[in-house]
Amino acid sequence: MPHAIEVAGLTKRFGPVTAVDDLSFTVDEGRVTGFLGPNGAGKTTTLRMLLGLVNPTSGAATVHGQPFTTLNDPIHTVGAVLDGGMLHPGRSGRNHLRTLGRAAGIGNRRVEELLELVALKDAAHRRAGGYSLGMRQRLGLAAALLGDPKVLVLDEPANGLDPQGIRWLRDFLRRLAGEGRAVLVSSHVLAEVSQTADDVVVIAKGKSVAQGPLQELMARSGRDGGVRVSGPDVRRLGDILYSQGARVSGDATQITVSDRSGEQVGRVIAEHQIVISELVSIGGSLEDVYFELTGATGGPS
Ligand SMILES: Nc1ncnc2c1ncn2[C@@H]1O[C@H](COP(=O)(O)OP(=O)(O)OP(=O)(O)O)[C@@H](O)[C@H]1O
Repeated sequence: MPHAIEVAGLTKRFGPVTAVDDLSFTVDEGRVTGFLGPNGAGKTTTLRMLLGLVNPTSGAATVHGQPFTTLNDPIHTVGAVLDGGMLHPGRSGRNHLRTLGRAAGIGNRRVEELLELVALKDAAHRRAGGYSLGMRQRLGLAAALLGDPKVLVLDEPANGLDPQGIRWLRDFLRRLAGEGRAVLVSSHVLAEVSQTADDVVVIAKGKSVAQGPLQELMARSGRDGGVRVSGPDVRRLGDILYSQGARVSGDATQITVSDRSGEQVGRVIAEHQIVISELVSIGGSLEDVYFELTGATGGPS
C-alpha cells in the first residue's frame, strides 16, 4: 500500500537559489502532518511540486504512489488550498462552489453539505469578495473537499485567522483525519499545529531538519515546558522565583518561568499568597527545539 503522500529526494532550484534540497518524507491517512519551517524555507515550493504546479529539478512527489499529473481522478483523490484559495470576488460563496463542482461533475447537494460543514450556510448567498479572511479560508476548504478526497494539502490555512478561527480549523482538521484522511498542513508558526498534528516535518533552507511523531519532537528537549503566570501584579512572584534561581521574563501582569513546573510555581504562589488570574503550562520547550532546529528567531516574520 503506497503512502498517501511520498516525497523522495525532492529538489528544486530557481537559478542560484535551492528552494528545496533533497527532501524526503511520507504522510499517512488518518493523521494530521504539520509541515513546518520559517518563511522562505521551501514549504510552498514543495507543495506546488506535489500538486504538479512546479516541476522538480530532481526527485519525485507522489500521491498514492502516483505523480499528481498522472492521477486518473485528481479532484476525488487530493484536495488542496494554496494561497488561501482562488475566488471570483463578485460571486457568492455558494456559486463559487457550484461553479467548481459543475466543472468536476459534482452536484449542488454536495455544495450544500459543504457549506454546512464549513459553517458558511448563512453567508452562502453573499459576495465572496466581502468575506472575512476566515470565511475565505473556510470556502477554500469547502472547495478542496468537493470531491471528498482522501488526501488534503493545505498551505498556511491558519494565516491571518483570529484565535477563534484557529481553534475552528484545529477541530476541523482533526475531524478530517478522524474520517481517515491524510492531512498535510503547512505553517511557519509551530503553535498553530502543535495542538493538531500527529506528525511533523520540519524544514529549514529547503532541507529536512526533523521529522516524526510530534511527541518525539517534544521529548527531544527533555526539559520542562515552562509556565506562564498572569495576574494584576506578578512582579513579586517573578522576583521570588528569580531569587530561587529560576529563569524569569515578562512584565508586571504576566511572567514566563522557563525552568519550573506548574506545581513548583503553584507552591510559591500559595506560600506567598500572591493573587493570580491564570497559570498555564506552555510548550516553550517545543518552541525552543523548533527555533534551534530552524534557526528562526521567533520574532515577527
Ligand atoms: N518562482 C520562483 N522563482 C525564484 N525563486 C523562488 C520562486 N519560488 C520560490 N522561490 C524562492 O525559494 C525559496 C523558498 O520559497 P517558498 O515560498 O517555497 O518558501 P516557504 O517556506 O513556503 O515560505 P513562505 O511561507 O514565505 O511562502 C525562497 O528563497 C523563495 O524566494
